[in-house]
Amino acid sequence: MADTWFDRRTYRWDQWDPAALLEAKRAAGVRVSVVIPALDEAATVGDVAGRIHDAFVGDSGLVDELLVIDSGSTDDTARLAAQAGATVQHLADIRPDLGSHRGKGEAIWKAQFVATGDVLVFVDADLTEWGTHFVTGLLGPLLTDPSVTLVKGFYERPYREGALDDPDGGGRATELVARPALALLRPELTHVVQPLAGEWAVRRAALAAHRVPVGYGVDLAALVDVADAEGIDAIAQVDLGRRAHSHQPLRALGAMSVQLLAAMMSRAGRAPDADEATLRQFRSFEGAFVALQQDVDLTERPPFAEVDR
Ligand SMILES: O=c1ccn([C@@H]2O[C@H](COP(=O)(O)OP(=O)(O)O[C@H]3O[C@H](CO)[C@@H](O)[C@H](O)[C@H]3O)[C@@H](O)[C@H]2O)c(=O)[nH]1
Ligand SMILES: O=C(O)[C@H](O)COP(=O)(O)O
Repeated sequence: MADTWFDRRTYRWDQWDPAALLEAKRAAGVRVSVVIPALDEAATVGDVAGRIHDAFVGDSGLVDELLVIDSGSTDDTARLAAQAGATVQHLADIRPDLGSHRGKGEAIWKAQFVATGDVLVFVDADLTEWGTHFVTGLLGPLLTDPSVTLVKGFYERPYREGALDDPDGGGRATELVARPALALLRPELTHVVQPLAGEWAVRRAALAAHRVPVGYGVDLAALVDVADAEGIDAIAQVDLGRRAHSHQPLRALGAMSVQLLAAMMSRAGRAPDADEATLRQFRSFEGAFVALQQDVDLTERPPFAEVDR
């Protein structure tokens, strides 16, 4: 057996072709749902959903269900996703009796009420450089190895904004928050190449067993929770080549980082004292510094398996 987790559990997307995966999927008798959380992604959601639909839904049968969970977009996201062949679910319509939060994690938690797959594949809606091999790559280890529970994508991450084109400059929250937090709190997970990748796949039962932060902590939390519950060999990672996406401004990553740190703190036995934290950022305005203040939602939803349905 290979010595390190990295050697044992790191793959490349081209180790599986769709036909072989379809056979493995049939043999395993599982249903696959691709879930795309989307908030105001009209520029890209049609391409992401449409190409996945055309490649895998229908005759090929590798994907049984293509869902876009719309977090309340005010642009054309829902219409374009439906036009591309996805089933669109509006977050506000899913179990409204359970209340609602804003955030990507809320979309993933509530997706569990509507998705029918035994395996869920998450793909971000804001991708500008990617391929349908993301889906086959993420499914490869899950459909062919029953000991794998969660598969994380990784890739080169360029930073492309206007005239700026840094082939290796993407992933600012990854480099400044996620990796340092893992180094301090979960060193065994520092071999995960892209701990914040929005492209990952998981067995439904494993996701259902854990709490889900409603915001951007969701991806990191799932990684830590599965490693803690099942051991690190239940996690695999797959090289998907290159991925580019639309970048959030630096200050928006402040709120994301608060949520990432909160998810890590909770899993280190030091949960934040409240379900909200106040983030203050400062801007100079006409010679004086002005505080821009926002409350960041740190709520974690209970394990889906424990919720009345
Ligand atoms: O309330 C929300 C916020 C975001 N999204 C969608 O979630 C995905 C990722 O959100 P985005 O704002 O693009 O996040 P990034 O800046 O790309 O953040 C990266 O890092 C995050 C923290 O780990 C991960 O959740 C992301 O998937 C990962 O791409 C996109 O499809 C969004 O449209 C929602 O569905 N609802
Ligand atoms: O994953 C991350 O670190 C954040 O999404 C930020 O990514 P970016 O720096 O490529 O925008």
